[in-house]
Amino acid sequence: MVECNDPMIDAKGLSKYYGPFIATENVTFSVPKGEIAAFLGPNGAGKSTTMKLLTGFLTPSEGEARIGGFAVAEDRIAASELIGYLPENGPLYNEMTPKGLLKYLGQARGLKASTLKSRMDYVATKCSLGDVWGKQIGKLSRGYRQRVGMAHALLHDPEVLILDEPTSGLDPNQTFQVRDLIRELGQSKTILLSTHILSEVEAVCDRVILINRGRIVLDGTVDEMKGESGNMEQHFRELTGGV
Ligand SMILES: Nc1ncnc2c1ncn2[C@@H]1O[C@H](COP(=O)(O)OP(=O)(O)OP(=O)(O)O)[C@@H](O)[C@H]1O
Repeated sequence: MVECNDPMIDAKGLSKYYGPFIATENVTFSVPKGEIAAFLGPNGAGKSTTMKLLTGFLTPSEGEARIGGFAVAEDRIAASELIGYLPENGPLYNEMTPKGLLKYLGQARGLKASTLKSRMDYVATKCSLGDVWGKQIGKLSRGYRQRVGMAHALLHDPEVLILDEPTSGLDPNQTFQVRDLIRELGQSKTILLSTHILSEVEAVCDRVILINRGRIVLDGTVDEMKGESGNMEQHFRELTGGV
């Protein structure tokens, strides 16, 4: 059960092994209520894996994920009610329309008809889905598919958002709108978002967690991520062996 001092997102020693391959090792961090944390790292560092471990889509080899005080492995349903998850690539149902998909997912979550209607109106507006509301998802551009994924993550008004590259594939106008939306949501929700766009971190996030080769190498403020040089890109390269 959630206690007021519990972090909303709590990764405790999360390791994931694929045979001898270490995807993540002893990943430990927590995000308190109301914070927007950036999750950074080079390709293959373990960001998506950690997010899947936090959301219960993968089972850890070692360690524990807790969301809002609920152990994801044991209280999967209670935890998933608190989580809105935007996975890296879907899953989206290609033959459905955004309207049909969101209605189906809202009903599957047991939302009341009136609540579902107002939440569908909200996400359609916030994710700018009006033009494609009745179009097949499989025929949408990558950016629009991304927005449908975001609408799905927000549909049940979850307290915790775990967003895997939320602005990937978006044009500059949409990127701006999604960042604005994340900032707005961050006033009441706890957010972990992965990104490769370092300027996004400064624009949106309170805090930075950096992972490299499956291990956390920095957990601190945006200024700490900039390092002594004051240059986030340079410090990122130094910490991840890309210098
Ligand atoms: N099912 C799997 N079997 C074996 N290795 C896997 C599996 N899934 C992921 N990996 C490996 O685990 C490592 C971490 O992958 P992950 O997708 O978490 O990285 P990432 O930080 O999200 O990368 P990117 O920025 O490219 O999206 C990678 O080397 C990946 O190839």
